[in-house]
Amino acid sequence: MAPAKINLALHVVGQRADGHHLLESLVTFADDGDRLSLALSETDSFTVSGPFAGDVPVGADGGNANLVLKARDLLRTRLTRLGLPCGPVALHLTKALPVASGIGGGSADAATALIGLMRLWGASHDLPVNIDLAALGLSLGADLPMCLTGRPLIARGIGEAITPVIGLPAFPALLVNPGAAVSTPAVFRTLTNKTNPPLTLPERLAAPDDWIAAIAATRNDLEQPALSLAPVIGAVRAALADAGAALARMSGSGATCFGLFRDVAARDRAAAHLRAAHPDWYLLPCTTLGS
Ligand SMILES: C[C@@](CO)(OP(=O)(O)O)[C@H](O)COP(=O)(O)OP(=O)(O)OC[C@H]1O[C@@H](n2ccc(N)nc2=O)[C@H](O)[C@@H]1O
Ligand SMILES: Nc1ncnc2c1ncn2[C@@H]1O[C@H](COP(=O)(O)OP(=O)(O)O)[C@@H](O)[C@H]1O
Repeated sequence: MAPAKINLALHVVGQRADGHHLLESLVTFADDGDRLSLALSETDSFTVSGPFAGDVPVGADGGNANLVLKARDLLRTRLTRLGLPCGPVALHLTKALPVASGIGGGSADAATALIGLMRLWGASHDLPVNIDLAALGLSLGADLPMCLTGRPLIARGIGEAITPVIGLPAFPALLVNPGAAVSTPAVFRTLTNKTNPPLTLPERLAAPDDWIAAIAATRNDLEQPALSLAPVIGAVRAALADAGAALARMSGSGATCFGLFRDVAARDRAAAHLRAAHPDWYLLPCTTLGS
């Protein structure tokens, strides 16, 4: 499974000389997402199904190649250079997550491909293979190292400096996307204040309500620029709060917003309400990963 990533907090604290922004982000993952199946085969193939299949590129070449195929080709090149042959593979992606939506679906797919292919190809090699997948993945996108980690974490730098977070509770959650694709580079370009206060969390947090209060005191600094590009994000966040979320916020560069709930019944009531009020919005009721 390639789970949806949720930026519970996302502070932009600076900018590198190359233009990339320095982040401090508290990240967890949903227990649902895309699915990728992998098998050794006679020839390389890649097929896509699922509700958002039509929104992803299926080719391997050019600026807009599918991240799964970029991951396959990058890892194959690296292993081949080490003298380790990598046979043809059949890959099938079930695209269940909305695209360009702040929940890192493409990065999760690429991370799942890297891990799965290491297993698949590694099994046919006698030698132990040591590859720094996070470093390799980073060349595909800033979200790759966190998606490879797949556990609650704080990411710093542009996303490559990862610290595990211990004690984060699992929350009933609802992801809501209004169907507006938001381009990550465009949101960063629209951001004017690039030096915001750092992410701080209290030393000891135990009860879920303590965590919710601590997260509520943090921010997503990309929310304002994303709102200016897609004003509907404001309506999504407000609808989640009105439907009873203990905390409602945008994830990543948007437009998906998440709501955290105190219990499953409250989450399910909110989902039923939003489904009726906004039948065209994408909803993913889920549980966030705890640690
Ligand atoms: C904002 C975040 C937060 O987790 O998530 P998403 O909204 O994409 O899910 C990530 O930092 C996104 O990571 P990712 O989606 O992998 O972005 P990349 O492909 O590496 O970068 C796309 C473009 O966004 C800008 N970019 C990205 C990351 C970063 N720390 N600073 C940037 O300025 C750059 O213009 C870059 O060329
Ligand atoms: N497997 C994939 N899934 C989603 N998007 C992909 C994939 N491969 C390439 N892309 C491209 O990557 C871009 C970012 O997609 P995505 O990871 O969904 O964004 P976000 O991190 O904002 O949720 C999209 O413009 C899309 O065309």
